[in-house]
Amino acid sequence: MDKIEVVHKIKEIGVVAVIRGNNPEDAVAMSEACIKGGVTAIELAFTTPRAHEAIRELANKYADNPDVVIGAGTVLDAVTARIAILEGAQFVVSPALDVETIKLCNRYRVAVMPGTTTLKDVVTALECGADVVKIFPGEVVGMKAIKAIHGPLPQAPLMPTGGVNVDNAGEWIQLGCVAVGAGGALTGGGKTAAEITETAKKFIAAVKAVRA
Ligand SMILES: O=C(O)C(=O)C[C@H](O)[C@H](O)COP(=O)(O)O
Repeated sequence: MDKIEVVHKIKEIGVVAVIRGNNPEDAVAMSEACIKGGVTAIELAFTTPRAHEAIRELANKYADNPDVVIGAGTVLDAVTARIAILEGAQFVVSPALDVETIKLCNRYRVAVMPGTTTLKDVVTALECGADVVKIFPGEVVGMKAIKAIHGPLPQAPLMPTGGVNVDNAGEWIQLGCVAVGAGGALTGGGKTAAEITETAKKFIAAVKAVRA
């Protein structure tokens, strides 16, 4: 899938699941539970030991499914981005802005979503060719900042991550964010697979409700 379609799909879904597992098997199981609930944009964080194995498994499994996009998260440097891309990651997300990571992703035409906290970082991310600009930590930067950033930069496709939950996901979207990233609220707290699926459905419903 070309990266234009990947970015389009992420925006259409509106919620990116940040998956942190104790091992690849755990990460795959959480991802499958999210996909079952409709959150079909999956960001496998590199904090998971052998995260690349989970990326490989899911990227292979869903290679022919245009509704599912598999990406990598917590990508701190270009080396990690390259590993993720070789395993089949269709998008790369970073918690902080790293220009070399953005360059590498653009070299291989893979969607890249660097994390930013300041307006200056948002501008740098756009100038370097970010496809979506992650706002991290969303709960610290805050909703007021989204409006403020969109004043001078209405073209910035923003995706807050960190502290996003079912209750506030719709508000972020209403503020003009193209998508939200959700970790703990979606998969944390020792949820069973069934509970993750139910939560994923609620996230999707929250986003749909404000877009309708
Ligand atoms: O790993 C990265 O690249 C991140 O920066 C993602 C953060 O871990 C998420 O923001 C999770 O946050 P919660 O949804 O509050 O759990």
